[in-house]
Amino acid sequence: MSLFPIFLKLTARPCVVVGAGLIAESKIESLLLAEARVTVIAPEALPRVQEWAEAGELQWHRREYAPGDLAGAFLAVAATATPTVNRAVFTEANAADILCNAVDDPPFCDFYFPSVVRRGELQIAISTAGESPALAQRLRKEINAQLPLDTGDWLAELGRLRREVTAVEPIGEPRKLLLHELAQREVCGYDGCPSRMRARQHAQEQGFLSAEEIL
Ligand SMILES: C[C@@]1(CC(=O)O)C2=NC(=C\c3[nH]c(c(CCC(=O)O)c3CC(=O)O)Cc3[nH]c(c(CC(=O)O)c3CCC(=O)O)/C=C3\N/C(=C\2)[C@@H](CCC(=O)O)[C@]3(C)CC(=O)O)/[C@H]1CCC(=O)O
Ligand SMILES: NC(=O)c1ccc[n+]([C@@H]2O[C@H](COP(=O)([O-])OP(=O)(O)OC[C@H]3O[C@@H](n4cnc5c(N)ncnc54)[C@H](O)[C@@H]3O)[C@@H](O)[C@H]2O)c1
Repeated sequence: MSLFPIFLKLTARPCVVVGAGLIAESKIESLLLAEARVTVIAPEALPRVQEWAEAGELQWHRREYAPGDLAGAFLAVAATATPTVNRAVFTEANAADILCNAVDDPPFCDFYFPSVVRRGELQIAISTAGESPALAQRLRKEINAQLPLDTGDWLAELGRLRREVTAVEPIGEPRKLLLHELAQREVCGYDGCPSRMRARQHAQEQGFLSAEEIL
């Protein structure tokens, strides 16, 4: 199987999660992190899911799933402990062209959840296409142990610097070289690094930065 790897924008997209146990909770959390508009359908919900509902971060319908619940959804997750219910959710989704994941039930998944390492805007997603979720988890832990905790902060700074450079530097080989240089943390992890200074100097000459901003 050849899966298509993408990072999906879910902001404000209606997403339905059926079930509100431990497995559903982790899916709900990742959907909320992506700013999706989440609706949960389940007779019982774990405390965190109830708290999200009380805080207005999602809508919880306290009842069992019924056909038609996916109307208008962009994506659905079926995470009850009953395969027949999860498969019914998938069947409804499939008929309506709604992307669906029935947890731990590969034939009833349009997409799989990856194992993810996060540092701010940096995300490393690992998939084994279901060959070994345990391996995906182990690789996540290995990468997580190697990646500095402040990588997200550094990336945010790098992004700001890149926008400064791309605003003033025309597209071309020198700009590409400079951006690659900036992306090396060992070279540019500190404020006085030569390529950073050069980028800022150049930006100032173009009138993009004032002298105070350079300091
Ligand atoms: C990555 C992760 C994300 C997440 O779920 O959030 C994820 N499973 C995780 C953990 C995990 N899952 C299982 C174990 C026990 C060890 C083992 O079986 O290996 C462990 C490890 C543990 O818990 O220790 C059991 C399991 N999982 C699936 C089956 C069914 C089957 O294989 O047929 C069975 C057997 C059930 C049974 O025995 O009946 C199927 C799927 N699980 C997937 C994702 C999708 C493929 C991902 C991929 O391979 O790329 C896929 C296809 C569908 C889906 O998206 O659900 C998360 C790691 C999070 C992290 O920690 O980073
Ligand atoms: N918990 C784990 O560690 C674990 C690990 C791997 C796989 N799984 C699998 O993941 C699935 C979910 O596990 P869990 O631990 O989150 O289950 P759970 O029993 O804790 O939660 C099930 C949830 O589904 C809801 N539900 C039950 N029937 C429903 C219906 N008809 N309509 C809507 N909601 C309904 C319940 O109210 C509850 O919120 C199961 O298939 C389980 O085998 C669980």
